[in-house]
Amino acid sequence: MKPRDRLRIAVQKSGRLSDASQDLLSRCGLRFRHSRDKLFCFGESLAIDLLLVRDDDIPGLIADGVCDLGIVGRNVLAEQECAAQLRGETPAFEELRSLGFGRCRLSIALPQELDYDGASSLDGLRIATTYPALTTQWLKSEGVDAKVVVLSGSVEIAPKLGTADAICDLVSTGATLQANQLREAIGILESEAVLAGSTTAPKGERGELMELLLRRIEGVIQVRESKLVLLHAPRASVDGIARLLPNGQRPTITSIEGSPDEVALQAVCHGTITWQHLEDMKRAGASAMLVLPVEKMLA
Ligand SMILES: Nc1ncnc2c1ncn2[C@@H]1O[C@H](COP(=O)(O)OP(=O)(O)OP(=O)(O)O)[C@@H](O)[C@H]1O
Ligand SMILES: O=P(O)(O)OC[C@H]1O[C@H](OP(=O)(O)OP(=O)(O)O)[C@H](O)[C@@H]1O
Ligand SMILES: [Mg+2]
Repeated sequence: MKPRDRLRIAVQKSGRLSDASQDLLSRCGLRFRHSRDKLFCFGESLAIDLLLVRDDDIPGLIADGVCDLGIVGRNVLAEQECAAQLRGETPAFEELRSLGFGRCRLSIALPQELDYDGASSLDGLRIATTYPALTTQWLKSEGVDAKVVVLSGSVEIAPKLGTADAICDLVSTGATLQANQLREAIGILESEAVLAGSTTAPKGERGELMELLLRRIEGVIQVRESKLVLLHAPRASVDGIARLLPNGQRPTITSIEGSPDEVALQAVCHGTITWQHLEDMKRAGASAMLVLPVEKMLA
């Protein structure tokens, strides 16, 4: 293969992860010229090009050196990693960091009329899945003797069709399981979109570009999870209220003109601030609470 000096990142062409993946790259300042076939997009703002592909192809493209990075569900990456291990091979790709979207889990589900009382309830059953390696590995780790039936899609219908007794598939809201009279028995993998890369990081110019992109992704995720909290509080309650802020920096306290016993508090917090947090702070004496999104951050 011809050596490249431009970095290449693969994302899902169309599907559940497409919009959020492209949105993340755009927040990192990446702009692409979309070609007519839209499978290869030339990077205009940096020497980073975009490949639009089926998500299942991403680990292989990284392993083959066709691209350097990819955004893919952990479920896909883990399945292909596990399949490689079952073949006695060492995968040439790895998860570099989680990205906080596309959250779901890989779970075993049973028809509602079947009882689940621990993994041994699955002994002797046929389990339909598009994740044969992860399912096989989990069954083995639990000492369960069940048959894995490999399907390419529409797994939830298999018990009704009589081709399997149970399934192992992705679950998010649980609506698909419910619509097919199935009940989630046990989760075997927590998943979300992840940034994947080669186990041998690129060197030289491409290596520098990769570090720059990783730094920007880090920044975008940090900002996305950060909120500026503003509130008023009696001077005596400040310590108690500050302790209720999730992962907050030390707050900035300023006095309020004409109210000697009250102060204004300002803090950047990382993580979700729920209504419960606000209600707890109100009980601790806070008032005039505001939670604002942060747009950019530089320490
Ligand atoms: N119900 C869900 N809720 C949240 N995330 C999900 C859900 N289902 C799947 N995902 C995540 O989104 C990824 C892509 O899902 P999608 O259904 O678009 O894949 P696909 O049909 O295999 O697409 P492709 O055509 O690219 O092969 C999954 O691998 C998983 O990580
Ligand atoms: O728990 P839920 O919120 O119902 O989500 C679970 C469903 O979502 C995914 O399918 P998707 O809708 O992406 O269709 P696909 O199987 O055709 O990719 C997954 O394969 C499940 O079928
Ligand atoms: Mg796919």
